[in-house]
This record gives sequence, structure tokens and C-alpha cells, in this order.
Amino acid sequence: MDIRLSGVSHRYDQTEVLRDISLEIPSGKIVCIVGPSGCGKSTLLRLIGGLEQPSAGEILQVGTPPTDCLNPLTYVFQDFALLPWRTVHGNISLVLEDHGIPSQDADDIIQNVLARTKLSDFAKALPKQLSGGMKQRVAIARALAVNPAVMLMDEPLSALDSQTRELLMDDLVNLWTRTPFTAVYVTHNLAEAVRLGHSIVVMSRRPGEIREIVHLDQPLEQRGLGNVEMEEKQKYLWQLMREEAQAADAELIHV
Ligand SMILES: Nc1ncnc2c1ncn2[C@@H]1O[C@H](COP(=O)(O)OP(=O)(O)OP(=O)(O)O)[C@@H](O)[C@H]1O
Repeated sequence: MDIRLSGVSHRYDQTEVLRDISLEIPSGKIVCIVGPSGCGKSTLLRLIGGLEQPSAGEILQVGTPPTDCLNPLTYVFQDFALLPWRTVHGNISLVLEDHGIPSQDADDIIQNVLARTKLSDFAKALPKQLSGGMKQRVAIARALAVNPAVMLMDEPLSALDSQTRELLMDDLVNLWTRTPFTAVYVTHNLAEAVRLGHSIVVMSRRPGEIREIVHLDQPLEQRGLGNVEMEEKQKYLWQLMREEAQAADAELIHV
């Protein structure tokens, strides 16, 4: 299933947040969204997820979700959003219980997503026993359990230290390489965007408009640390963003 945004604009009362966003999110690709603080990235994700309706324009789901899809649009948040009193297995089973999946089928799904996220040995652990990186892997496993058409990822790695972030990026690349998934991935971090994005949407400061869409052809598994082509792309993205980020910063100071 693809997602197609056409002429999407959004405002909160007097504040114009997004202006005339037209964008395709093709099935099986990761589309990163970058832009200065407050330019409307999270708002855009909420609009795609149907949590809010755009003030203008439309957002279409084109085609059908994958078979066995329980939830076409599934979020992965920065703060993991795990229930502290439930084990890893219990946190994942919760979303399947919500859909009335029989327990044997649910167990099969949980074993599968735990294996894919390298968490099989931690099924009985509680969130407080896990590192930040492991907690986010649980959140990703929980998202995968519903076999979503599109994962909506709002700065999923930004609460983690830089080494853990690198490891999680490798995990996401491995996960995608084995079974491609579709994601809209909001980040402030340009290194993350060039490591994970098949395309990178660069937004202007608020009201957020698309300034440019940068396409990256190099396969994800070839984009390790020190990759010269990716460093060039990252520099280019920063050039695009620098003025917008400075201006957004100045605007915030004068609020
Ligand atoms: N529910 C809301 N009601 C009113 N204003 C809102 C609401 N949600 C967001 N905003 C405003 O909309 C603008 C865009 O917010 P949003 O969180 O989408 O930006 P962002 O690009 O994700 O920001 P950041 O990079 O800092 O996370 C901000 O000025 C914010 O204050």
C-alpha cells in the first residue's frame, strides 16, 4: 500500500503549520522527513496516521495493506511507550489481544518478531531490566507484530546515546534488508536520514513546505560509517537546512 499526499495544508487556529505538501510514500521504502524544529514534521506524521484531519488537501491510501495486516498505520515513538508492568512478550501480546488473535497464533507472531529484532532471549524481561536500545527494539517488534502497511516513526532513536543509535540503525537496515517494510521516519539527525532513507524530504521552517526531496540510490546495506557518498549527501542536506534552521531558531527566540 502506498500513501499519497496531495496539497496537504494544516493550521492550528491562527498558526499555519504545513503548506501544500504533495508527496508519495511508496510501498517497501523508507521516506525520511527532516527539517528545523517546529516545522510540522510530527504534525505531518499525525495527519498521515489519521489522528488529525488536514485543514486542506487529501491523504490517500493507495492499494491494499499486506495480508494479515492488523493495523495499516502503526506508530513507533521516541519514548518507547512500553507498559512497565508487562514483560517484553506481554507488551507485544497486548496489541494482538486488542485484535482478538487466538493465543497460539499470537505466540507464533511474537516468536517471529522477537527473532527478527534479536530479542528472543528477553521475552520474559520487564522494561526496567532493558537498556534504552533494547526497549526501542521491543517497540519496533510490537509495531511489526501487527504487520503494518506503513510504520510511522517519530524520532525513534533520538532518546538513545550515539553508540546505541548506530547499533539500532544497523538493526533497522538488517530488518529492512530481510523483509522490506514501508516507513515514514521523522528525524533531526541527518546521519540517520542518509543511513536509512530511500528518499529524504527536506522541509522549510514553519509553515513547513517541501524544500527538496533528495533520493538516495545506494542500497541500505552499503551505507556504513565512513561511506564517502553518504557523507557528501549529508553535507548537501545540511546546506539545504542551515538557513532554515537558523531562521527557525531566531523565530523561537523572539516568540
Ligand atoms: N495540537 C496542537 N495545537 C496547537 N499547536 C500545535 C499543536 N501541535 C503542534 N502545534 C504547533 O505546530 C507547530 C509544529 O509542531 P510539530 O511538533 O509538528 O513540529 P516538529 O517539526 O515535529 O517539531 P520538533 O522538530 O521540534 O519536534 C509548532 O509550532 C507547534 O507548537
